[in-house]
Amino acid sequence: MPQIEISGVSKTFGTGAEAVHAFGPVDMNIMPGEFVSLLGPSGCGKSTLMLMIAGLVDPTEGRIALAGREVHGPQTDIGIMFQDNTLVPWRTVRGNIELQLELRSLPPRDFRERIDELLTSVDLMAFADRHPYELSGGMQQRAAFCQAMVHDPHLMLLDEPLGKLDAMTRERIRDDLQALWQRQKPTVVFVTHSIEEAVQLSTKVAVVTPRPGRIERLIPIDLPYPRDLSVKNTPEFTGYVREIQEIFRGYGVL
Ligand SMILES: Nc1ncnc2c1ncn2[C@@H]1O[C@H](COP(=O)(O)OP(=O)(O)OP(=O)(O)O)[C@@H](O)[C@H]1O
Repeated sequence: MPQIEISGVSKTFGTGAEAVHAFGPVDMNIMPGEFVSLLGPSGCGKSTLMLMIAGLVDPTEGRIALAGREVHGPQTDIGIMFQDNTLVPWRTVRGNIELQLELRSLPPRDFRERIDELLTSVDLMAFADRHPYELSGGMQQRAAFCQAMVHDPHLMLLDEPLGKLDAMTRERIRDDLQALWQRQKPTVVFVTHSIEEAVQLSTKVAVVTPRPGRIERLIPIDLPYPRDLSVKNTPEFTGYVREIQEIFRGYGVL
């Protein structure tokens, strides 16, 4: 059974002369354990689709189902990470991660080991008791990453989580993300503007057209994991990147 079923989904904001047809119609199924990137020009409706999957925005038409259950209202059992992190300033890193458990009525004491393991995996163990203002932007995003993962979600929605980071930190967190995904195999939907990033991480790349976004191509990326520098330097990798660049050139956005 697909983890995510998107059937005839479209979204229009507003009505009458003010109406903005933001997205769709789109049909797409995502199977458990897949890592699907949404790659498309600014304003094509990628974030809108993420919000609809999370149950935070209703589709105007069509339906979305998660593991066979139709989405009505906010989904609490998924992991979400957006460009702006969700750390609250008055709690420590550990406290922020625990907050995600408290919000889901899960007892933090049962998750001590899990939190330590996550903090270690992103190299933040030494900062567990620091507050967000004591961390760099990249460290804050790494902490936000632990927040999204702590309740071991089967589904993760990552909307440009690396967007604001410098190139080196971005590379580093990309590797962390890939390693965590390989270890635990959650289903991931990942929004990015970077073609290389999409090809490096994804089992499939969904190429979204300019607004109203439609998924015109779903490109399976048949490269071995882990996709480190040695894979990125292969002609197969650059072949995928070039193929996707050509599609965007066709849209007139590259
Ligand atoms: N709440 C809203 N009310 C009205 N229009 C909206 C709303 N949210 C999004 N839109 C419009 O829908 C379109 C798609 O927006 P969305 O944020 O989903 O695009 P995106 O692909 O994520 O863009 P970007 O890559 O720039 O983040 C845009 O034209 C935007 O102005």
